[in-house]
Amino acid sequence: MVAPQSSSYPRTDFPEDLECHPLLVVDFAKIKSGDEQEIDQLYKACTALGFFYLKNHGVEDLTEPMFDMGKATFELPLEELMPFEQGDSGMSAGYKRAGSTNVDAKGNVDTVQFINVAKDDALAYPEVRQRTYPSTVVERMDTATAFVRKSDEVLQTLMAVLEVRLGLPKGTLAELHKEGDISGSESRCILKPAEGEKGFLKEGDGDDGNPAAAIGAHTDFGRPSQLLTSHTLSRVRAVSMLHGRGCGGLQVLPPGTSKWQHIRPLPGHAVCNVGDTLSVYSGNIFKSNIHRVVPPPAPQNMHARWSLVYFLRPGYDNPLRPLSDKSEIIRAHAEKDPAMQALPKGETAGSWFKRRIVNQRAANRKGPETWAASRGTEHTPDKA
Ligand SMILES: O=C(O)CCC(=O)C(=O)O
Ligand SMILES: [Fe+2]
Repeated sequence: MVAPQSSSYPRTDFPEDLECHPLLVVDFAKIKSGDEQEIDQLYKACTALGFFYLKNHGVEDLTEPMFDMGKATFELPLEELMPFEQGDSGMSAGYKRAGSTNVDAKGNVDTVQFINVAKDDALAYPEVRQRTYPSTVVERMDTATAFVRKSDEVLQTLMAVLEVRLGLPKGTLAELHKEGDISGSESRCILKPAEGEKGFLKEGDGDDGNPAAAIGAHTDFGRPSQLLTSHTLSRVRAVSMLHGRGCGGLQVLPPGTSKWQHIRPLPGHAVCNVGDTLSVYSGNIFKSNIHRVVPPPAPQNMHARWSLVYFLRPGYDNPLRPLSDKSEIIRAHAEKDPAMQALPKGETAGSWFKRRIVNQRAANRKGPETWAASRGTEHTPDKA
């Protein structure tokens, strides 16, 4: 008989002996004080896997109130939540019910719920800039506002030191992510309920004999044959920050390998990663690595999995292309980079983002090609 497990968070039962992919640790306090060695470490992480742990970020006290908001929201009856669902036309803000997006070409669906609050709405409240939210969010909008503001500040600070290394004029990245410009920036509280709990969905059968993912692999900018061997670009974000509440299940596919590896949850450390827009702006000097979410390893799989993310994304109207006209370093890199050369012309951060979301929605699926379109691979030169 398995001993009863405590269901308290943060969880401390991630298996110690499980092989995990190591990440560099970046100390935000040192970055803020201009420590060059720490900035080197950050730069190195962004050019290698594009994932790193961030400590001393100052968001620590703002995460549990966000999980409370998520809990209250996910406890609402589905009929109260559905008016606030993302819908199938490309909006990310709002409630995402489990099973509404595809996780693979086969058509398996995700098993997690989201409550996404747009930066635009959180910072302008009570003005509605993108959409309205369930009562559980409205009653706690000050919580969301504080979380969004602080997280945005942290990620903007990271970008401000990184842009110097890229040879960009001061403030270039801030201008692309400025408050007031409508964007896909948002907070996201994620719940994968435990078996038997409200809203639980079981993962389907994956292509490879293993269960399908809970959140599908984000794999852009690589032909399927390339995916296992090269860096590919993932979700449309500049950079994001994840608080795992001690729950495992996040995996990365390290470049040049074909084995998914867990990221170990570390107390007090957020997991940050570069997304595809920052990767594109940098001319692919910064990498945006494929990742996915699977049920956490035992014994954590007996409990609900919680996570909380802040995504910093560029204003919708900004073109999505390397900032070659602003930096010689970026120009030289982008010129030689096949993924940058293959970028579709004329895309904006907004058009790119919406297309990805639309094609990920299960209701919009026509076949495996819809999944491919949601990955961002459809422009690649030799794709049929
Ligand atoms: O829940 C997690 O660990 C990661 C979530 C994620 O990758 C996403 O929402 O884009
Ligand atoms: Fe992600």
